[in-house]
Amino acid sequence: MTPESSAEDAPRKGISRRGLFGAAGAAVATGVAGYAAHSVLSGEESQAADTTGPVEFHGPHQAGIVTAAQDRLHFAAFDVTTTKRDDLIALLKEWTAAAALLTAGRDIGQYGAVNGPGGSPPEDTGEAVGLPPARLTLTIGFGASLFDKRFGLASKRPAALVDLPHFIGDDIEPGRSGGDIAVQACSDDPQVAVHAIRNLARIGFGRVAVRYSQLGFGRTSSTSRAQTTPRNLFGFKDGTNNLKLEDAEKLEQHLWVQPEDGAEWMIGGSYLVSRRIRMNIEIWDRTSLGEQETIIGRGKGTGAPLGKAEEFDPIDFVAKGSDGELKIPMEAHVRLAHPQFNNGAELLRRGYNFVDGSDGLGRLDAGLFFLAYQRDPRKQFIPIQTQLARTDVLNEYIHHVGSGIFACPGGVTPGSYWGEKLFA
Ligand SMILES: C=CC1=C(C)c2cc3[nH]c(cc4nc(cc5[nH]c(cc1n2)c(C)c5CCC(=O)O)C(CCC(=O)O)=C4C)c(C)c3C=C
Ligand SMILES: [Fe+2]
Repeated sequence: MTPESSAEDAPRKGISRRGLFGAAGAAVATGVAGYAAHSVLSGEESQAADTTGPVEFHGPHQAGIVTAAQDRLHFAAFDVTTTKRDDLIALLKEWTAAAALLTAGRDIGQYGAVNGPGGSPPEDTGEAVGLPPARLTLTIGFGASLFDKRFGLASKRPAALVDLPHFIGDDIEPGRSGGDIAVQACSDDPQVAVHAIRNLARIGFGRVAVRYSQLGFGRTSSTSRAQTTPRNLFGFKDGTNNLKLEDAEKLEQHLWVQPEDGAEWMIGGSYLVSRRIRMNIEIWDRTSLGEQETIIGRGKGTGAPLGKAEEFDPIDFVAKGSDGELKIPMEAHVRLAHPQFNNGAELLRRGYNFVDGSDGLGRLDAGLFFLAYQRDPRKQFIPIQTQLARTDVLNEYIHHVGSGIFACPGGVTPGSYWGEKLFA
């Protein structure tokens, strides 16, 4: 039975994600050769609501970095199981084609979720049928381990893609750390993000295996001035003093890899540091409001720096109260993390809250899946975290249990694939 005749004969239980396209019609409508587009949003629909529309996949930088942070995350780190370079390249090409469709809100494959032959597993797993693109972004990064002997990439390893050192207090679990390749899926709909990772993992069967993955919710950073600042699980506004997409000059300085940085294939890209940070919620919840604010260095309600009234007021690190004490103590988190005390270093933070049930001792397995993009981790994350690990009072309430560092190349242009310049 040909796929076409089967598709005709098979009972049509489902429909496309939003548009009622048949396989042939959709392929023509989108011009994506070899792929069914079962879920094309009309221009009107895609612009209807900020949280439902698509985010452009192609561009000079990968989407999902300065893109206004979506509400949900599914992050996956993969081990490459094939030893063949050509297999890996073929996978990256397939992933790129699938990512372009997924982020456009379309089913993957020629026949998608419900229009294929009844006797074969569907090409698309189907749980996103009926759902809009929901601002899905898929961002790829290559881990240091990919640059070993297997794929002939050792000479392409960027100097900035260092192995992260052990920081004081680290309790890093290998099974939640590292990975040859990471894919960050962000969306305003959790099912859309999960669907994307699931389908990429499925395409990769026999070539990659998921090493670990992390779901996240309630973005803990804003990456645009148009967004309100969300709250982390300690109840504080998080992301106030973050790099924002509107800061064009600062992004060149602190975020995007520049031609003079070496590793030509990384120009326009950025380095991602991921840290799974467990937060001791139960202990925090027994800490007084005043103590919580002193630890962070900001007011819990307003998010304003201590001694100031408004969230975006500049921080005064020398101001003292009537008791003669610094309003922002020497060990407060925002002091130790601020560029003024880190040689000017800044990060684009893009983390998410997580609650992965309880730990068997009655404590929530909860925290912050910290994600930070930067131009050079040797000058940014590593010195900042070294200082935080030594003296931040917040350390009494948190510990880092997972860690990763990934080189995320520049954006994909139509016709190219994720990592093309790396393999050139
Ligand atoms: C190494 C970098 C950082 C880690 C790890 C980190 C963990 C962490 N942070 C919070 C809560 C807040 N952080 C805030 C500000 C802030 N944090 C970092 C860096 C790390 N945080 C920076 C660079 C900044 C900005 C400092 C500044 O320039 O003022 C804030 C205040 C609001 C804000 O500006 O975002 C909060 C709250 C937690 C709970 C946490 C680990 C679980
Ligand atoms: Fe922080």
